Amino acid sequence: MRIALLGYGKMGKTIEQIALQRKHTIVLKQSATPMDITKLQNADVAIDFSIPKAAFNNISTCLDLNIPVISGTTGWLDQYHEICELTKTKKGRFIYASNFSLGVNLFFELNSKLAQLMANFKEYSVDLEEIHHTEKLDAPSGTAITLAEAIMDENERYISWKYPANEANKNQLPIEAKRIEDVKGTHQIAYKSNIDTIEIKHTAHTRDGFALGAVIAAEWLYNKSNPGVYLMKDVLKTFTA
Ligand SMILES: NC(=O)C1=CN([C@@H]2O[C@H](COP(=O)(O)OP(=O)(O)OC[C@H]3O[C@@H](n4cnc5c(N)ncnc54)[C@H](OP(=O)(O)O)[C@@H]3O)[C@@H](O)[C@H]2O)C=CC1
Ligand SMILES: O=C(O)C1=N[C@H](C(=O)O)C[C@H](O)C1
Repeated sequence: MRIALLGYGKMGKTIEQIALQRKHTIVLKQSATPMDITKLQNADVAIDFSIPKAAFNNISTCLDLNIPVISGTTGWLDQYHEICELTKTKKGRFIYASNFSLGVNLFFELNSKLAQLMANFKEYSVDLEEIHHTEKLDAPSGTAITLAEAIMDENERYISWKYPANEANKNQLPIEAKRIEDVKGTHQIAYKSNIDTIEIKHTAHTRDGFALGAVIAAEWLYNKSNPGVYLMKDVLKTFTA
């Protein structure tokens, strides 16, 4: 596949390495300069890992050009619905995931199952904590928001999530975000009662898991003939079916 990288920072560069190992070609390495439309038009698929304020424009430009696009950029989801509508109108192909790593997608499943199990045990309250490197632009992380939304789907006590955690009322799921140099991404959920604590945690040791998942999703979307908005769950079904 000829891949356009929209965003050539920490993730763009890691994705490049994995894509080359998988025999793909990089036709565009786009950074914060005006989009190189000529090179983009030459791509089979685009992978956006940029910054919150650039993601909408990057994705919609790809949809306008009929290029399948996957996005891992976080912090722009107030415009997700608009992108879904545009994907429908343009009969395009699009995937967003707050986290493309296999490990975190397994952790998403574990989180939902634990939330289901705990929903009727009112003596436990939930805390969510994420830790990332100090260059991260958004807080809380996209992954933390996905985890919180899945808990809210199961547990009627929580009607929204709140960041920072110390401002949460009893019906808001508190999210704590810490920034520590070089941390790739840690997410922890704790169910606390006066008697005990039950915790689950995912720790990313490198960015390779995010990048491999993104390249696999791009390969999957490129080979998908039907237009639509897809999820990482759809991609992973292919491997577990
Ligand atoms: N979904 C997932 O699995 C994961 C998601 N992420 C998310 O991916 C995003 C990128 O992360 P990361 O690589 O660490 O961040 P970096 O800051 O390292 O890289 C961001 C890149 O985007 C570039 N950029 C800025 N404006 C534009 C634009 N208009 N068009 C294209 N590129 C632009 C920057 O260019 P310049 O250097 O010139 O400023 C920079 O190269 C973040 O939102 C992060 O949360 C990260 C890891 C995993
Ligand atoms: O910015 C990062 O680095 C990461 N961002 C994603 C998020 O916001 O959830 C995924 C991963 O945790 C790394």
